Amino acid sequence: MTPPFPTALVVDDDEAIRQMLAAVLSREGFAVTTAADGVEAVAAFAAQRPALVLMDIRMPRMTGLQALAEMRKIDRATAVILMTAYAEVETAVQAIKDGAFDYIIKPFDIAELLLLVGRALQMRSLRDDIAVLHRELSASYRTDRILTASPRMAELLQTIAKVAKSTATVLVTGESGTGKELVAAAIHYNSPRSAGPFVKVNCAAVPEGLLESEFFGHEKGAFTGAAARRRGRFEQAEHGTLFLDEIGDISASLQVKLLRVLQEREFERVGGTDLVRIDTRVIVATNKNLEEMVRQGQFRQDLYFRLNVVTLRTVPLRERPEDIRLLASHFLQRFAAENRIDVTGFDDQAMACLMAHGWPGNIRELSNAVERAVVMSTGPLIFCEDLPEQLACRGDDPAEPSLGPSPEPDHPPVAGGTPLRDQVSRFEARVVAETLARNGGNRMRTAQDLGISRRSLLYKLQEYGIS
Ligand SMILES: Nc1ncnc2c1ncn2[C@@H]1O[C@H](COP(=O)(O)OP(=O)(O)OP(=O)(O)O)[C@@H](O)[C@H]1O
Repeated sequence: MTPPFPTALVVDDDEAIRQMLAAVLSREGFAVTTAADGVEAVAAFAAQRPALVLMDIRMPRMTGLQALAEMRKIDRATAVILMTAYAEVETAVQAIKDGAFDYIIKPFDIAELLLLVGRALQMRSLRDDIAVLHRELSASYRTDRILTASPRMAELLQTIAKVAKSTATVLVTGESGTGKELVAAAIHYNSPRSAGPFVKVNCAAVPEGLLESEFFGHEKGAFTGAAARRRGRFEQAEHGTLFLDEIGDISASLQVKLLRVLQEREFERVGGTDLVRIDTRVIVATNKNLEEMVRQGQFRQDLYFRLNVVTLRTVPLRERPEDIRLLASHFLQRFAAENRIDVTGFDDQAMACLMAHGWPGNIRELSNAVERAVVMSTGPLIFCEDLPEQLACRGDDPAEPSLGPSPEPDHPPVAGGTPLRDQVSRFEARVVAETLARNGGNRMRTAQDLGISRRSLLYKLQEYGIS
């Protein structure tokens, strides 16, 4: 944030100009320091870290351009305005490319200078805000923010930490709402690129005809409506990470172009011939079975191999029942605080309902269900009737809860491609949770009903996170 008395450094070898500019900026509320050449300027800059530098280009010992380069090594956030004679405009333009905020041609009028100074400080303040937001965002994507009690997800977190250090392309697969974007962001924010941008494109949300320009940008006049050159997402993610969600939805021709960028790290903007080189890490995600798509000829095999360097699989919520309780409690606290509603927990029957549901929409569905329940609740506990209708127990006789949204109430839906062990665990968690709820939380009676020892029941309750 800009301090109340911003500091400015005025650099010019002409003493009269130095004094005049110092007087003008002091009147505007700046604390001003002056320097007579580039060497003095860099020393003053390092000592004071001013918010603004106003600097002549042509000076003895060290030019304004050389001083600018040194200053950028110390602090890139400072707004530097260069002053130049008309003949040096080309040099000034180069200076902007090298990181100066703008230039002003001598002789200039004070009102014009102050306008530029105002804009420069505004830009600096925006940059500060962005830096704060970026820090907050990276904190929220640390791997320890991916809440889980599941051993399979814990393994995934360990892999994220390893993969983050490399620059390898990563393919994240998993059902919708299982946290693929969270995984991609965690890789970025734990990687050496974390200070760079994390840019996301949902390939299924952009009309097919526009996706190429979205990826690679376009030159002015490339197509009707292309009024100016536009940088694409690959360029925007320079020195950072580009996350391409729903990669299974891109056309055959874009698959070829993507393969080329991944291999050669260069491309042309739409309608252009200049080669653009990039240093961007790519993470892609899909909820489709790419291997199957390759077999069916819908996805290029060479691209699949290129993307499949490291594959991370997120686990559906129904295969990690221990996470249902953990995440439900987390969302409850979050939404209660956000909505300032005094809700503290779930009634046992409501929790049994949550445990028994199949969660086809995974964590997103759970988060929505809990948000709704928090808003609907009337007391400190959430009851079945606060939960969305598709959760089986809602409106049912509490003595006879149904077994979920399956059309055949005696069986949980059978998930294709899911290991038998996981399906059996899921069904077991459901049976245990519902029997416990039916017995009003009495463990002895629940154990008797289930025909197992109390000790086995306790073990299972712990295993599945049922209280
Ligand atoms: N382990 C977790 N801990 C906390 N929140 C989570 C967790 N996993 C997912 N979420 C939250 O669930 C929601 C869905 O996650 P996300 O968008 O990453 O899923 P996705 O797999 O990318 O979904 P889609 O395929 O539909 O894009 C987000 O709000 C995310 O913050």
